[in-house]
Amino acid sequence: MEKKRFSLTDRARSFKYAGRGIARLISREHNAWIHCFVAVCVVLVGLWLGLSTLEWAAVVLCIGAVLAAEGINSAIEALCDRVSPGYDEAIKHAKDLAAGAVLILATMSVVVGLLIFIPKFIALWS
Ligand SMILES: Nc1ncnc2c1ncn2[C@@H]1O[C@H](COP(=O)(O)OP(=O)(O)OP(=O)(O)O)[C@@H](O)[C@H]1O
Repeated sequence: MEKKRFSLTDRARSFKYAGRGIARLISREHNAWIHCFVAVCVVLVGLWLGLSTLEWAAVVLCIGAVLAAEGINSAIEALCDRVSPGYDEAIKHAKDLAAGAVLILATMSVVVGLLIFIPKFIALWS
């Protein structure tokens, strides 16, 4: 394969494509809407409760990780649907694995959220 020369224009174009992917994820994917809604709620509650820098880092990482996983899941789904529109056992496994990966990250994010927010709520109401 021929090695391409480094080009700032090509890199800028890659950013443009990636931005288009993020815009598509947020505008078209229903699961991403749910993730965004939850993310906005968590950020608002975090602002209200006054999270520390480390707590914000964990929250931001969780939000980004779940949304990124949702993007990869959507990409896999779209590819699967194009490659094999009919029933296919391998497609079923691929889609289930991708969805499972999102669920793992979302569950871990909920656990991180509970670890951060529960002590703050307890302190608030005690
Ligand atoms: N072509 C297929 N062959 C076999 N099983 C499939 C196929 N398409 C979907 N499935 C099964 O149905 C499940 C749901 O697939 P689908 O593409 O509807 O994903 P979804 O997560 O419901 O998508 P959406 O993001 O559109 O809500 C998959 O996890 C898989 O088990």
